[in-house]
Amino acid sequence: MISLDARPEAIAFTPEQSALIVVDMQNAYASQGGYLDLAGFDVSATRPVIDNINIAVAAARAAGMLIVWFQNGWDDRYVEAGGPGSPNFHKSNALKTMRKQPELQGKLLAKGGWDYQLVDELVPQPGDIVLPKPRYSGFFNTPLDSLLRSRGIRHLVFTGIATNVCVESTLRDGFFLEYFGVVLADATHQAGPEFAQKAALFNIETFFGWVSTVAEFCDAVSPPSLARIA
Ligand SMILES: NC(=O)N/C=C\C(=O)O
Repeated sequence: MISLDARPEAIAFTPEQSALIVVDMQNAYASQGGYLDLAGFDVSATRPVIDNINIAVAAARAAGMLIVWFQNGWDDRYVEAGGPGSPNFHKSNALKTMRKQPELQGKLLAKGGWDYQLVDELVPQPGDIVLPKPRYSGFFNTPLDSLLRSRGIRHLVFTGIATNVCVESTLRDGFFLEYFGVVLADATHQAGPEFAQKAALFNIETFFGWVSTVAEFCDAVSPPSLARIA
């Protein structure tokens, strides 16, 4: 068991029974010219998030944690996105942007395209799990719960974009499924104004989980004494 400094209090976990979840670090969410950018959201501050995720992934991997990479999106005909009978059809800003700008049809969040790809700086390794997901929550219409349960995983450490949408949705669903969720705040970024980040982190630390940082996570999983031995 190791102890991670976090808000509202430290949380203990066993690395082998924990997963680092990297949420939707695709060009859509982290790159200029990707979906969020085209839909009018500010993605200019995502570079440090990418760097911090790489640091957290390396530390988690060295500690023996499972790494799970989410990829949000649908087939290029958007059948998986749902039609007018689905709230997703009405609320997805990607689908709305493509309806406003038909020349983007088949490009935003479409499997096989640049927008859907993980950013070049983040590269899954053999043994990691890359999990396509069709809705904000990684638990919905995916095998995530059984992948985690079959490995005895109880703690989920979250990074990625967007804090207030897919990170928070998945952490909340995990809470209801009895997973302990921790967000590394400086390895996340919101979709929308800065208050959305603050509100999501407030909700998480107050009601659904814990909030920590990449430095605190690295200290916890690779304490200086162990790092020196290595
Ligand atoms: N990955 C996310 O948090 N996505 C947020 C919005 C969207 O996918 O439309």
